[in-house]
Amino acid sequence: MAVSAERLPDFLRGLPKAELHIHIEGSLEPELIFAMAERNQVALAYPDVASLRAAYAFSDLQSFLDIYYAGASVLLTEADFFDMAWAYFLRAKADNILHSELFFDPQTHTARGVPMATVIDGLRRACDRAQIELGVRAELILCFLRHLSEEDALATYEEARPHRGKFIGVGLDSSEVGHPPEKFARVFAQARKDGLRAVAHAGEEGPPAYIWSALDVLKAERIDHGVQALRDPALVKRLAEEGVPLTVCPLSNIKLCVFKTLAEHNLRALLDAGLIATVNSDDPAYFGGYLNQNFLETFDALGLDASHAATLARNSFNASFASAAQKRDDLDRLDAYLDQAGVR
Ligand SMILES: Nc1ncnc2[nH]cnc12
Ligand SMILES: [Zn+2]
Repeated sequence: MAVSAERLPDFLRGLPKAELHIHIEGSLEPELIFAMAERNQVALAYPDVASLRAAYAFSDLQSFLDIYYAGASVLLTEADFFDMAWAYFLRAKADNILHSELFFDPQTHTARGVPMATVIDGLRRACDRAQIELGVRAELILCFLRHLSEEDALATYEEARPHRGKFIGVGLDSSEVGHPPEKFARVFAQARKDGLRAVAHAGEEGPPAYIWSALDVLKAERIDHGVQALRDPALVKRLAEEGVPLTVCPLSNIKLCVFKTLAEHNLRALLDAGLIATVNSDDPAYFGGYLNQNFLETFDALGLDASHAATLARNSFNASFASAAQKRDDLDRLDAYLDQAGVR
């Protein structure tokens, strides 16, 4: 291996990569929350940035979601959605992300009276500008909130449908346990019929059975998180045989107490089991770091090396919804980087 332990952090920082699991509302930094609250005259439950940040101590997924939805309440105008996404793209560029697929939660906003067009157009404008000005390719994936009803999801999808040229797929997020994927069978079937791609959060806190139904009922092409899969050998066999990618989020899993420490995280075990794992940031403003921070801390804690990094980066491009030509470009850039570092 041509990359020494001392050089590994710089190698990871410069590695070309894709990010496939980032909730754009989870990139809203406390400073931006306060700036938007002031310009939109929205009252916050915390007096200042420091006290808000101090509240970011979570015991599980739900304890995070409560504060995350409160933070999103400052988003009202198209400019707010643009500014939020643009701030993320500047970070993405700094982390050498070539391709990014952003989750967004329209129901969090339309329930407060924000028009669907405001949400989607603000985000899409930032995606288009990121491509032109930063060279970061970006796509949107509309997520349904699984703690709400399927009727609500169906109505949301109907509202978003006229905009469907502006997003490439649908996903499923929010409170997992008690809200299995099959609850959303009809809305996913409709979206797939319309030519949209399908992904779903499954096996973050919830059981392997939710991963099975995300695949069988929703026809999810990637599983978001999926770290509970290792509890079910038959599921691991299927994921490996079918090459279903998992978008793993190590720092998120620690902050939400899925694993006690990063040293106990199962990323290495997922790779060793032959699964197509990728590394992602999930909600970086809340979980202590953007994509490179996830790579750096996880590699350090698990003793991973440059060959693991090459695999994870390659997985991220192969698992993306980029076109075949775009994937070839991305993989060529990765290969050039690896050649230069003497890793191939
Ligand atoms: N980690 C996560 N799991 C489920 N829903 C989410 N929404 C934002 N982050 C999430
Ligand atoms: Zn997520």
